[in-house]
Formats: sequence, C-alpha cells, structure tokens
Amino acid sequence: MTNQEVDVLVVGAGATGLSAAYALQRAGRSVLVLESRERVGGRLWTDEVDGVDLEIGGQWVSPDQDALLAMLGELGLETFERHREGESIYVGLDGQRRTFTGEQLPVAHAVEAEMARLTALLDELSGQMDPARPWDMPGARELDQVTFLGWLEQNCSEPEARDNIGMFIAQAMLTKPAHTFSALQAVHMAASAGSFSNLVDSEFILDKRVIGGLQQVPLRLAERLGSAVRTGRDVEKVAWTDAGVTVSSGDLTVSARHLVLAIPPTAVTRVRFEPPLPSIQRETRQHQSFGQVIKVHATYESPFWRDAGLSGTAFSPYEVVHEAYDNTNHDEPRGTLVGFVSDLQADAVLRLSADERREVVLSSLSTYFGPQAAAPLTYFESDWTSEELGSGAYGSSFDVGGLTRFGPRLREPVGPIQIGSSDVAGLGFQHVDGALRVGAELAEAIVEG
Ligand SMILES: Cc1cc2nc3c(=O)[nH]c(=O)nc-3n(C[C@H](O)[C@H](O)[C@H](O)COP(=O)(O)OP(=O)(O)OC[C@H]3O[C@@H](n4cnc5c(N)ncnc54)[C@H](O)[C@@H]3O)c2cc1C
Repeated sequence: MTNQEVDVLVVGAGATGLSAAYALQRAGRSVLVLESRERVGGRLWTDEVDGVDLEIGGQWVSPDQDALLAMLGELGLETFERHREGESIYVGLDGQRRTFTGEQLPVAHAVEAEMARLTALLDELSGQMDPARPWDMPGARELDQVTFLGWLEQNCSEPEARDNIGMFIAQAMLTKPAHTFSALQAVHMAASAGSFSNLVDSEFILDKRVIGGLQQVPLRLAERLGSAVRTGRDVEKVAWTDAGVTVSSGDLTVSARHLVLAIPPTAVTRVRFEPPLPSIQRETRQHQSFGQVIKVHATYESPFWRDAGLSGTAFSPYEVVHEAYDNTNHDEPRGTLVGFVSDLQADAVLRLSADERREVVLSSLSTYFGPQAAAPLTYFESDWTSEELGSGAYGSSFDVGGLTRFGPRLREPVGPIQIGSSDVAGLGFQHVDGALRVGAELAEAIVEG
C-alpha cells in the first residue's frame, strides 16, 4: 500500500482534468491525476490503425474556440486547414444526389426559404441565451418542455426543411433523435457555438485540425505534469468530509484537501461516494446521457474525389452516413474520408454484423462519392458507444425538461468535490474548447475558494 497526500486530486486525464491540474500546479498547488485508462486524453485519441494515423475521437478546431486556440499556442501545436475546395454533395428527400458550392443546400425554393426562416428563428433564440445559464433565458421552461422535433413541427410545415435543420443538431451534434431532447437543449447547442448559423456552417465549425492530432493537447499537458499523472488507476470509491477526500485505487491511497472529478456525468454515476452524494446531485447526472454515433474512417490510395472536382463534404438526413468530409492527413498522399452514422441509424447498423455494417456504410459513401468509395485500403469504425468507462460520443445532454430542472445544480460543488467535463460547459459545450474552459473554472474555484 502506498499513501500519498496532495492539495488537489484530479480524477480523469481528459482535456478537462489535465488543464485543471496544469493550472493548479502553476498556481503552486500539489496535484495528482488518476486516470482509469492506460492512456491520457479520454475522448481525444489519435492512433495508428492499419498503418494510417486516425483521429478516433475529437479532431476539429473552429475560430471561435478561444480557449482551445490559446492552449494550442501555449503547447506549440500547429494546425492545418480541412480540404474544402470543390463541390459538396447533398442527397434530398427525393433520393436525388445533387452537387453544390457554399453553405446553401440544393433544395427546392420553398424548402430553402423555410430553412432560412428556421435558421433566423434559432439564431434569434440562441442570441437571447447565455450558454452558461440556458435556464435563465426568456421562455426557457416552455422550450424545455417541448421536444426539438415537436418544436420543428410547430414552426414549419416543410418536411425537408425540418429534416435538415433537425439533422444539424440531432444527428450531427447531440447524436440523439430530435424527439428525445428539448428545443431548449437544441438552442443551447447553438448558443454554445455562438449561433445556430455557426453550427451549420461546416466551413466555420470544422475549420482546422492539429498536425499530429488533437490528442497532442492532453499528451503535452501530461508531459508537463510529469509524474503527477498516473494512468491505469480507476477510481471506484471516494470517501469525503468537508475537510477533504480519501480515494483508493489499487495499492494507492490518496488524501487530498480538494477533489476535481473531471469525468463525464455517466462516469460519475459509476463511483461510490461515502457518504453518498446529495440525491439531487446523483439525479442530475442520471438525467444526462450520451447519444449514439459511429465515426467511420475509409482510407484510399489517393483522395480520388478531388479529381472529380469534389470537396469530400456530403450531407443527407436520409442517408446512413448523414455527413462526410475529406479527412486526409497533413502531407499525406493517401486520401481519407470520414463519415458519421448517428442516432437511429447507428442503432440500426449496430445490430448488423461487422461485415454487413461495413457494406452498408461503404454503400452510403458510394452514393455520395461513386463506386470507388466502396473499396478503401483500410476501414475503421470508432465506436464509443461500446466504451465501458461511462464514456461515449460526442458528449452527454439532458432528456426533455432536464436542463431547467437540473441544469442550475450542475456546477454546485459538494463539500471538497468539484465536478465537471465538457458536458457541463456553456461556451464550447461538448467540445474540447468547453473542456478547457471548465478545467480552468474548476481550478479557479479551488484557488480562489
Ligand atoms: C468521436 C468523437 C468526435 C469528436 N469530435 C470533436 C471535434 O471534432 N471537436 C471537438 O472540439 N470535440 C469533439 N469531440 C468531443 C471532445 O472530444 C470532448 O468534448 C472532450 O475531449 C471531453 O474532454 P473531457 O476531459 O471533458 O472528458 P473525457 O475526454 O471523457 O475525459 C474524462 C477522463 O476520465 C476518465 N475516467 C472516467 N471515469 C474515471 C474514474 N472513475 N477513474 C479514473 N478515470 C476516470 C476517462 O477514462 C477519461 O480519460 C468528439 C468526441 C468524440 C468521442
């Protein structure tokens, strides 16, 4: 048995935990980070699969993400632009494949007008919301009691406009069907990115990638923290009083004045607390859940779609792969397409065998990019839905009514325990930017408190 005493114990070596630990160490506190996996990074994971470097978890950086951009600068990391020259592809309600340039999907005039109206409405609503306090916006209660699908149906009679606007938040962001979360949660997703227009603008939201992969952020932070980071240390039990915590993991027992639980809400419910967390705190976490998404990577000898004048960007709420992008690595001759299979489509393909799933996914990519897409050199699915450690993709969100009912309690400390992850962020919600903001806030609460 080894006993260790520190000022602050951080559980979770994702972007939130490591950025909190780094800030605390710089503020002169002694810290220790315990991470259950054998690697740091959590939902950030860059790895070589069949000879190709893949971003298995998060990867994109957008220009509004100040916290992430500042951290990239501090860690000396460089970015490169996503390839986007050429025409994009859309498959509409009529099943037709159409190409287009710019952000406006090639839909009928009536659908286009309705999409513009819904976009303006969502921009107006997100403009009224402080993403750190979504429950305070005018009409929050009413918006939290109606599903996003219900709200779309109340506000628009054009199915294809509803399906597209729904896709940008449901399949593409929360990875849940639009009938399972509230209109307020949808507005919050938009407000956390600055506006709904930002969120649907793939030029903006999927602007850049990090050379060497976004996992470089946690890897470099861990490097700076040195022996203060221990991997392969699952924390199952926390004993606490107002004076501090005692945590055991394997042969290690740590006593600390403060605990930062930098883990997703679903992982908080795996931990046993003695005494138990106040019931409202437990319930708050039980009402947050991950959606369902599979990130598919297909690598080819070359980015063949570019020769056909295509950007590699494709969308359709009616396809198994609802969005796809050119994900070719920096300075790499081979071309990679990344596609996403989300919510109900993910439920359906996860019931298939691995071979059947691959066929269905590649057939969807072929609908967009032609028969060449069906024969990649390598094919890999990032399936976070099978993670046992309370993780998932991309982030967790509340069920209908949960944001106003439980949201205000989310950031309340419990005695010496601070809890947070990108899942409780205001700006940058569900993104690395939000994780870094929450990490800084948790550290500040301890230093100032
Ligand atoms: C497929 C995918 C694509 C994404 N795309 C993007 C993107 O393009 N851009 C973007 O900004 N964001 C993206 N995200 C989201 C982003 O990766 C996350 O929001 C962010 O990394 C979360 O960081 P975190 O530290 O808050 O949580 P996590 O990364 O989940 O870290 C929590 C850590 O805690 C550990 N842990 C949990 N329980 C315990 C325990 N009991 N004891 C010890 N350790 C524990 C976990 O193993 C994990 O390492 C994506 C995520 C996924 C999965």
